[in-house]
Amino acid sequence: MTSHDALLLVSFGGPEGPQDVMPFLENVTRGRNVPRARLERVAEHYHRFGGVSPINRQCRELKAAVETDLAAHGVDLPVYWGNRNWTPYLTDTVRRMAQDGVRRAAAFVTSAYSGFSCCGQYAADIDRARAEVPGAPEIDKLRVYYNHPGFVEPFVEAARAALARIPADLRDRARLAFTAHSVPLAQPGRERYAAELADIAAVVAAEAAPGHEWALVYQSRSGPPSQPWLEPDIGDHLRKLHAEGVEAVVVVPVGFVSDHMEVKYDLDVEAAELAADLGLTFERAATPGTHPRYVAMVRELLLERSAGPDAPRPALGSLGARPDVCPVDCGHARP
Ligand SMILES: CC1=C(CCC(=O)O)c2cc3nc(cc4[nH]c(cc5[nH]c(cc1n2)c(C)c5CCC(=O)O)c(CCC(=O)O)c4C)C(CCC(=O)O)=C3C
Ligand SMILES: [Fe+2]
Repeated sequence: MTSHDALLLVSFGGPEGPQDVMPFLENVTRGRNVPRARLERVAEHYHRFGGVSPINRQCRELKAAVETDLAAHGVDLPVYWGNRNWTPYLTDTVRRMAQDGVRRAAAFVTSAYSGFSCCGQYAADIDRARAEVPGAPEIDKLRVYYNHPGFVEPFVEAARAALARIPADLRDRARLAFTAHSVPLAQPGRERYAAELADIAAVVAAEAAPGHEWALVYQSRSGPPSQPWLEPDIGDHLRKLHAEGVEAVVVVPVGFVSDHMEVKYDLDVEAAELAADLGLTFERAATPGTHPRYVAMVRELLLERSAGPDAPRPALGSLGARPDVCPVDCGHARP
């Protein structure tokens, strides 16, 4: 039924207790020139939540939901999970897959866009893990899915729901702010990343909030101040909206697949507090998480890959479906 004998979820990883926080942050930023002061500040975000990132629970829930969905559709495949920055580490998972006799796995990465941080770096992680494990299975990374209906439709629903939570007297004039993780301007693939974000934000805005003004902004910037990153920042954007007399904003974190720390702290705490200080009514739309449409997309991408190059490749927006193996503008080139 499929040309693969396992599905591998590949994610970022996150600390599971206070003692994990600093080693995790060191893993994330090794060789990246992120100032120590920034790490200490981010460590505080995690400590505020008991040193536990929400991301691992979200991965376990996604894995369970995908297993249930596959079984319900008669797709009999084991599902594995490995991370870049924390246990279960990808290399350990690939070793276990080899021991279990897996020969050719499909990899679903919990990051939807093109560009180095979202795609190329995960592809490199997979290559490195395979290189470290004798007898490692072949691993096909499933295509970039930011414009797949299974990713976009949950955002449309969530943006609509968030807009409906804005008090009726402010709702018609509410603005939408789509957010994504900023990346350095020097990062390979960042133009494509920004173009994909803008393309799909337009689709969600038109479907969920026709007639409302919207903007694409960035969040969670790190790196030294001297280094240029994608802008504008959500904080500056909220101040600008307030200065223009806007009274309500719906934030749609279209750059993220689940409510992990960037959403729970940088939006739900930091941006929400700023909005409150400004007197700006603020609602944040949910991310796909384990939305059934998103979970079904994982299966659809797997079966699409098995069906070969002539299978239909659903894609919304104007940029078309991404190829299975990304071209160089994604920040990684593979044979
Ligand atoms: C584009 C992008 C995504 C979206 C795609 C995807 O989802 O993968 C993303 C996701 C995430 N980023 C995360 C956490 C962190 N990112 C950091 C640092 C960085 N992110 C970057 C980019 C991105 N990051 C970049 C260019 C850096 C600078 C260092 C470097 O060049 O690599 C740092 C270091 C401290 C700081 O400076 O913030 C942390 C702790 C978590 C886990 C959250 C949790 O624990 O719940 C997740 C899902
Ligand atoms: Fe990040």
